[in-house]
Amino acid sequence: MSIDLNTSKGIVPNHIQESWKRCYSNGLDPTTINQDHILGEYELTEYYDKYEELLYYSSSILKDVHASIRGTEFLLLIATPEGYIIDTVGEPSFIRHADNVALRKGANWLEESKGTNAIGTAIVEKNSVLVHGSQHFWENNHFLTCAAAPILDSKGQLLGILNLSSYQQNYHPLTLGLVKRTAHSIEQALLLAHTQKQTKNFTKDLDFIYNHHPAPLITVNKEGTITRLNTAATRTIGYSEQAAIGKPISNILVEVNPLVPEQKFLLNNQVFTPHILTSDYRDQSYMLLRGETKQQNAALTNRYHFTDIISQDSKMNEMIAIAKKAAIIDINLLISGETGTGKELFAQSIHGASFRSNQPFIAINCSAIPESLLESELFGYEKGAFTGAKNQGQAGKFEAANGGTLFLDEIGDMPLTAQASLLRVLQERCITRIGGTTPRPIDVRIIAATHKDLQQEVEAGRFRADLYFRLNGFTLKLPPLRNRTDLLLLAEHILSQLPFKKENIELTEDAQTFITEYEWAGNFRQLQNVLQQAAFLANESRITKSLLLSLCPSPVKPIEKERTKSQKIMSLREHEIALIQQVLEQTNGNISRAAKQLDIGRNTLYRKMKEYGLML
Ligand SMILES: Nc1ncnc2c1ncn2[C@@H]1O[C@H](COP(=O)(O)OP(=O)(O)OP(=O)(O)O)[C@@H](O)[C@H]1O
Repeated sequence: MSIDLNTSKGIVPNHIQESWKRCYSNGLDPTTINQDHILGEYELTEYYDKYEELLYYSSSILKDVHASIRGTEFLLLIATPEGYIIDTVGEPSFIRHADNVALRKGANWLEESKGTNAIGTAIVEKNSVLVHGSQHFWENNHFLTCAAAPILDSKGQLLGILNLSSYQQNYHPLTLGLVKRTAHSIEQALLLAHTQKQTKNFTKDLDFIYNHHPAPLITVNKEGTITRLNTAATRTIGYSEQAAIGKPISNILVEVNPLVPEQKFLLNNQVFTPHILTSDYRDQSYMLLRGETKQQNAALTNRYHFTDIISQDSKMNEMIAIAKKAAIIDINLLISGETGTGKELFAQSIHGASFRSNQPFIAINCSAIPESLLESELFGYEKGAFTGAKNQGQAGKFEAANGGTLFLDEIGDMPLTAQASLLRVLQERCITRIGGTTPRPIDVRIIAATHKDLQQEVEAGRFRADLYFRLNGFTLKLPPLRNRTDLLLLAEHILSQLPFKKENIELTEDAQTFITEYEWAGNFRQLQNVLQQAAFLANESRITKSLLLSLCPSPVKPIEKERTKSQKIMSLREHEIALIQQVLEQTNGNISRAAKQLDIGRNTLYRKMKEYGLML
């Protein structure tokens, strides 16, 4: 039998006639059945992952519909926009029959595979369709009556198809309406979940901004009671969150009358002005305490800014981007990297971009100070605290850095006793000088740096885990010079900034190759020293490889090349393991981002991680 395309329009709906035409033009024949393409278990799992949300929110709705039409012979199913059936629910007697024509999970029902049918035609039309009996292109499917409706996502894009199939003699005029309503319910459930997720994320973002906003923020209700305050406010007013919440604002800021705008008051030697930002529908007022800034001694402030960091290396650029974001949030930071990779350069740049930029930047190298003196250096001492102490006592680095940033270099070398004192200061936000009893409030941002692997130090018991977590608000890992891809840019930069005058200095081609292949153990400083000396010694302003070789302590290690030669060929499995490890590292163990980058589902990634023993 063939299909009569000229059937009167009144009997065969337009979209069915159009579909038949498409089938013929695709070279399909109503009597010759194509081999069905059924997805295997593994491929099907990929689709489950991809449409996880659709499956999750549609399954309970499908079960409800199933319960209400139980006893009738039907099959309800969900198909993907690619035409694959990924979920079914229905009556077992009909399911067995439907199975004969591959109306089951994993089968593809695009028009190209199965001719005119409700799923495939609804995908083309992006509209609900009824395909009844002989309207199906293939004779084998004539026993069916099917109604399908698209399920759209929150942006109006096709997310899936809901289809209800039964024996054609069970046709009921209300079926299409039921399918449309059910598809609509699924869309509503998805939309609701989406909105809830967005609201949750938005609230989380607001919470984060409120808590980490560098300016002191206090929320007060209409009775004048503090309902919330951020970290900067706790530091400014010298009350913990617990102590302040529930208290009348007038108890804490005694001189402040919330009704008098812009009234100045003095706290910890600094002048503040309360500034009502807004009041919301619950009559909560959001108050900002604006501090008046004092002009600082230029020598105490930082010398470097982000514009001083030279980089065209992707890892380094990633670190710069993170550092810029971290700069505007007032949390502690940990910078790790070998010596000379730019840890202090970063710390100063972060300080310079933070709201503390016109306050002091104080650096202290924890490994350069004898253990017995470190605590007095950090916290200061009162007169007569120890033999040799100055008569009038002395402020420590914390006091010197008050309001600004304290850079604790080589924190990994800090002795355990000093670590305990530091932790106490970070928790209590006040210091007591050695030999003294008066606690002094301190408002300092800590940027710590280390060339050691602090996590390993924690495991080895040489570094306190609680201090590690306190310091580790954000971590920046700076790459060593030998791993950087922009060595020639750095070399050019160094040659353009020579401390003496040298015209048209240039690197020969073999000198350039040398620079990119040499293992620069001393990082930027070593490259700088070698190039400055070479520029000074160079004949006719040409820096050659042999000149560089004579200035470098050890011979070139053409690491990459030798490694490539001796590299054993990796198996596909080893490649996969290495790739997953690399992506997990890049995404800091974020499964969703890693899966997206690898272009696989999250469940698949979990499965592989489990299989390869890569669980985090
Ligand atoms: N990407 C870069 N761009 C410009 N200058 C750099 C860069 N990286 C490092 N430097 C320079 O290298 C020198 C060493 O940097 P810095 O002192 O910040 O390193 P560090 O990691 O703190 O070293 P250490 O551990 O020895 O204290 C500084 O003069 C700094 O300006």
